[in-house]
Amino acid sequence: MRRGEIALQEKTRTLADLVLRLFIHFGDLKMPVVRALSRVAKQALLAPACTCQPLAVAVRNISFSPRQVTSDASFHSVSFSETDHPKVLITGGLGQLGVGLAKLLRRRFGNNNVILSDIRKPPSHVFHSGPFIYSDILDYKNLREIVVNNRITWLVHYSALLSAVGEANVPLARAVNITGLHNILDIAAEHGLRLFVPSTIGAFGPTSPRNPTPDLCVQRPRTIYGVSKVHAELMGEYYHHKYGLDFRCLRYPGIISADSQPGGGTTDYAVQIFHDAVKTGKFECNLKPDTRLPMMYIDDCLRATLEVMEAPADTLSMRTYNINAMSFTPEELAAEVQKQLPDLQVTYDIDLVRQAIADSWPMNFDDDNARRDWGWKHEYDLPELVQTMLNFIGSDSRVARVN
Ligand SMILES: NC(=O)C1=CN([C@@H]2O[C@H](COP(=O)(O)OP(=O)(O)OC[C@H]3O[C@@H](n4cnc5c(N)ncnc54)[C@H](O)[C@@H]3O)[C@@H](O)[C@H]2O)C=CC1
Ligand SMILES: CC(=O)[C@H](N)C(=O)O
Repeated sequence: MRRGEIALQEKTRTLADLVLRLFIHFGDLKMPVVRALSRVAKQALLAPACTCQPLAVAVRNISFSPRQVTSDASFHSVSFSETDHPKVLITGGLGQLGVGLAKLLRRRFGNNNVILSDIRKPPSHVFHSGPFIYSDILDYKNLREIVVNNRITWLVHYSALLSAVGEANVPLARAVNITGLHNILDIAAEHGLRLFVPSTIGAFGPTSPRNPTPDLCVQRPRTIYGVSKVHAELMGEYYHHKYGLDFRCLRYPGIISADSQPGGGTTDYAVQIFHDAVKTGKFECNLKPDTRLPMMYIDDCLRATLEVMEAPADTLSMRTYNINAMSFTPEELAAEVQKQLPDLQVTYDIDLVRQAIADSWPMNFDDDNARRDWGWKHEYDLPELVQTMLNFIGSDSRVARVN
């Protein structure tokens, strides 16, 4: 299929889907706006690929309020008081963070109240530990079906392409991180969900203040990942103000975890060093030794996510917060690891793409607002992080050797 035809097909699907949504919510085609839309959709379906311009104009001109639609739709009105606990859906749940978050939320809300989803096949321990469902965030109808059938009240949107893989595949990153987010926002607004979307230190760029980086400042990132995350922050806040969407967003630092692998970011080296140190005693770093970036241990990150989701709305003076724990360079991390494993040898082979990204990101994060508004407090600094990672990976590899 040619590019123009694919674009037309996508636009047609978007419009047809919008018509369907209005159709469902208003019951029939008596309303003039729905009738007009249905006519445009029919024309678009019949028109050749090169005449897609009027369709794009029609979609942009629609005045559409997901919030109003929701309040009119009685069959969607899942009230929080019907159950003691939220019913949570996590998208992109098989990445570095989702499985850990599901574990934390299931401990708090009950196993069956937290559904993990992804487009990948879950490993058997994940599949057997609680509800798992296939969900492609680019498939709006599938998402809506999952939310409705499972009476979802909280949505944690983790699907994304991270900074390095995003630069390697910009069209896919744009689709997943931007088009996918639009689906999520519409679903969340229409069904009155509380929505968490993580942002990142990568939402800042070379013209932002880097040491420290406050919540509100210039944001001109130079990666598709960063651009998509600024877009997510702004769209979420816009939906909050315009439609009352309960949007909550934390800008995570680079996250370090022992039992899950990072998905192709710039901060991945800070996870890999522990595995290589334990397994081979050698580590080749792809960032320069003095590259300083904000980092956080996964337990702090997941706890922050739960805490901001549970925070009473009136404590949130903002909807997007920086959160911080520690900040270090590869040589400082290596030195801390060498206190436990003195024989570790570290060499440097710089990845130019990752280095350029890291050089444009914050060195230190200012998270005073999160600490003041909802009591954010990290527990892991560099020494505790290193000790915990080595204990975990060390014991894991000892178990592997015994078996
Ligand atoms: N891990 C980190 O250091 C940081 C992560 N974040 C954010 O936290 C979130 C989760 O991060 P990770 O778990 O590290 O990401 P990850 O890259 O490890 O996992 C992302 C998941 O999204 C899934 N996915 C891709 N396309 C999809 C689609 N069309 N539909 C549904 N799922 C799809 C992938 O299969 C993957 O399992 C992301 O939004 C990321 O931007 C933010 C800052 C730091
Ligand atoms: C900091 C992030 O958002 C992520 N780990 C990446 O490096 O892309």
